[in-house]
Amino acid sequence: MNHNPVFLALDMPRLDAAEALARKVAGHIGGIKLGLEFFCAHGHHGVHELHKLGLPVFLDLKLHDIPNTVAAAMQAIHVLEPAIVTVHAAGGRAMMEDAKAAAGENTKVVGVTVLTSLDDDDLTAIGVKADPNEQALRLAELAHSAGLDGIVCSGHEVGAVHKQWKDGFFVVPGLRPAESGNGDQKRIVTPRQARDAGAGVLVIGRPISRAEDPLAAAKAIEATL
Ligand SMILES: O=C(O)c1cc(=O)[nH]c(=O)n1[C@@H]1O[C@H](COP(=O)(O)O)[C@@H](O)[C@H]1O
Repeated sequence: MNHNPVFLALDMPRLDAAEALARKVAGHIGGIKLGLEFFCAHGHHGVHELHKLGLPVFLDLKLHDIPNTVAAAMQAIHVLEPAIVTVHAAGGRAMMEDAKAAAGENTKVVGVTVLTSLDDDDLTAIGVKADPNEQALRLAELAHSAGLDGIVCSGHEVGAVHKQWKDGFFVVPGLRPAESGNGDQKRIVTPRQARDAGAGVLVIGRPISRAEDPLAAAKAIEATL
């Protein structure tokens, strides 16, 4: 994997726009992240097209279902050779074990712990008594014991998770350079703070994709790392 830890989230409906943006900033990112918005619109074809850029592809599908279904979905995306795929750690141990067993050997499978768009009140509302930090640590431990490569968490938790799982692979979204707005994110840090706390991959979308000058934004973020 390229040493630049930034994976650009291409959350946009148009394939040509996603491709043009990725091409523009390609020299200043380490990979691209294709998520639900992109995959639901463009499927395998879209992923094949963006593979042509030659950057590692992170397929963020956040799979969460019974073990058999998740394993079958993993097998179905095998052919796309993603560098990273997400599942929801809350899907449980058996689901994560089967997801990892079904993934290609060059694919890192990471478990999403607590979405960065959630805070204490949101967790209480869905019946989780732990705070985001406790819950992320619990799910990280479960993901580790299920044989996953790592987890997704916010920059607030990654330091503590890193202490408990030394060789884990940690993906951190919810990143905002100092001057950016939060949008729908609630647990945010700067890209530099996340990297210093142990993040291996920094997921960044709107601070680059919605910037007036995406290339300048990508370069400015790179310069802080
Ligand atoms: O798995 C993810 O990548 C993810 C997990 C999470 O907890 N929070 C989160 O924002 N993400 C993704 O990270 C990206 C963040 O985008 P921006 O907020 O525009 O930088 C989006 O593509 C989200 O789907």
